[in-house]
Amino acid sequence: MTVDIPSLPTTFDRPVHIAVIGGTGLTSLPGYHPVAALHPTTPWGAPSSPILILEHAGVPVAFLARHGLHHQLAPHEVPARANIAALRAIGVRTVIAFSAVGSLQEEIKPMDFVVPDQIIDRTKGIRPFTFFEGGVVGHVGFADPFDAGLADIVKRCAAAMRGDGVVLHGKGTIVCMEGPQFSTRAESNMYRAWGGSVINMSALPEAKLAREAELAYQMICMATDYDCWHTTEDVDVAMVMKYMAANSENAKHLVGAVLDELCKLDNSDLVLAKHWAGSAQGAVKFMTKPAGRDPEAMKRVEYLFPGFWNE
Ligand SMILES: CSC[C@H]1O[C@H](OP(=O)(O)O)[C@H](O)[C@@H]1O
Ligand SMILES: Nc1ncnc2[nH]cnc12
Repeated sequence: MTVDIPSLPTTFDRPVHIAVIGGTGLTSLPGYHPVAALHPTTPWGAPSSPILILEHAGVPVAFLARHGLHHQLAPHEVPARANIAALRAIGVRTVIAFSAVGSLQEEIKPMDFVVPDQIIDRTKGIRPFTFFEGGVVGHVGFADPFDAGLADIVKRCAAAMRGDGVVLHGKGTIVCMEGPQFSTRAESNMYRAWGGSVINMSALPEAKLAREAELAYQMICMATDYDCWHTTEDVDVAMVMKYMAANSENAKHLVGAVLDELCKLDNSDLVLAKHWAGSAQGAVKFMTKPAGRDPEAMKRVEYLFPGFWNE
């Protein structure tokens, strides 16, 4: 079903706690009933795409297309701050992010899924990567970049789909490169030597910003190629799209199964990310003394955390 976005209401009056950020090859979630398409602006600009509100068993879920509705945004052009801030502003506290990745390990075969637990940052500092700057400083912890509680749910759902041919690797390290060009063979081999499991161009700064916004965030990766270290063909876009298309049913079913579980837990501490609440706000409050705070930067923090400066 194609969604006729212009015909949908542009407001939604209930908080939405759960969001999916769709990546390459996962630009919609068929089977869910769209009830609104929001077009928010944030202090960091507009998100990559309208935020589609889908309803599932009475529970609303937000869907955002990371590269835009027509995949017009390169990885370094994705407005990750606007995406994360806009999701938080509508009530989102749990984000499931999907990504097509290259495999850096023989045992992670094209079409296998990976629930990563670590990231190595190989972006080049050209992407805006923090909410806390320009007169407000905050340093959040990022030792474990993903959410273990969400990872457990993904793993349980994937285990139940083993009979449908879903293969899931329950941990792994993503190397997030700058792109948009793919890696050289020397780089690909170096990432393997570093212990990288998979490679993409999208995990950062998205995961860092989710942590700054106190969201529970977990990426689900699907391998589409062996990058260029393997004896098989070197990666190209056609290969990525071919494997995404070949396994898109499983990808959508896995995300759907995870959403089913999360919707059952919609008002739980896990989905409301109570375990992250206050973590970034504490980091900001301790750092910049009132005399050094910039009013515009303070307003931006207020957008993320309404009432922040009144407390
Ligand atoms: C089309 S290959 C490179 C492209 O695919 C991945 O996108 P996403 O993470 O949004 O699924 C990768 O990160 C690159 O952006
Ligand atoms: N080999 C690769 N490198 C970076 N991003 C990717 N996304 C899918 N395959 C990739």
